[in-house]
Amino acid sequence: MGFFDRIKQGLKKTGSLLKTDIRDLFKSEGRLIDEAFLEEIRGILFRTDMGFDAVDALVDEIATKLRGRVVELAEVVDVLKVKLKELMAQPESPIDFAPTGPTIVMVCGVNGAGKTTSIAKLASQFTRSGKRVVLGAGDTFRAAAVEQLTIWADRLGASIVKAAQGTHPATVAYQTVERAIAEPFDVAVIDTAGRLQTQTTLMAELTKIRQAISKQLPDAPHEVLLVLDATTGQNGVSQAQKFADAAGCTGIVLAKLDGTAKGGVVVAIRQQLGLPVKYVGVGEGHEDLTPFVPDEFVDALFADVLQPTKA
Ligand SMILES: Nc1nc2c(ncn2[C@@H]2O[C@H](COP(=O)(O)OP(=O)(O)OP(=O)(O)O)[C@@H](O)[C@H]2O)c(=O)[nH]1
Repeated sequence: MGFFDRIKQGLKKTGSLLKTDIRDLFKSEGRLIDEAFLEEIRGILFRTDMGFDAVDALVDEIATKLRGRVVELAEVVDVLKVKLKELMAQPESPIDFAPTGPTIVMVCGVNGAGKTTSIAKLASQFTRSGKRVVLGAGDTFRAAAVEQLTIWADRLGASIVKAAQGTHPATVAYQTVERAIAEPFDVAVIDTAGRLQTQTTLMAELTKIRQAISKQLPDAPHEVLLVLDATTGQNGVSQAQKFADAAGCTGIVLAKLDGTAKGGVVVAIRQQLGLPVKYVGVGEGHEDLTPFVPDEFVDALFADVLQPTKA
């Protein structure tokens, strides 16, 4: 399955909500775009978890382009798609690789978001593209996380740097970068323990891990990826804000998109935080990670709206 089909599958519930509700606004051939219409479409868009800012921008665009006219469904969908693509625009390459030397990727997120699985998936992508990868088992809090990462490293042919339980995670990060430079490796992906955005001390620890990495390599980390669980919807936005402040996140890996109807949260994150969604997780296997392509996401979101429901 390509990105479009995977994302369409992942957005099945969100897409079907849009389809049913937007089609309901067009019972007859055309519809006058008046205040009542704008309020109705606002409500529908809002239910997809896109957030206020994106919904406002979309409704304003419909008002500017179509207010006072009688239009068909396809015209409204076109305006929505063009504006949404504009709101979601982001650089094409998901990872900002270092021009020389190893690229250091730090990964953070709340407990159970899908960090370890996402690291395995990233390592799998990197090794498949011929890169030499070292993993940093920086979750020194949970022994099982180190074991899980070791199994993945063995399976994927990546190396791993680990330390005794309780070692400061900044030490592991420092040693991983040291090893990446010495060998040399092309990419180092450094895990961190799960933490809640409200745990101030643990959030400050992320800053220390970052500093330990920069001490070895001043330009690093090149990427700080926040893994968000897509099923948490709008809660992800406030999480992302706190992690972005503490760890200087450069992008999002949205895990578990295959299991939710809250796919609109991707829009809210982009719109409210300016952070690009770099990858989406669409399953539990190590190949179930795909770079995020905003235009295809938007096309997939509205793919079924113009298709009449089969009797
Ligand atoms: N369906 C689906 N499941 C996923 C995806 N990503 C992760 N999971 C599952 O989510 C669960 C938690 O994933 P982990 O990778 O262990 O999460 P974590 O963030 O490392 O957890 P902690 O180390 O406890 O903080 C596991 O059962 C994964 O298989 C995904 O994209 N889709």
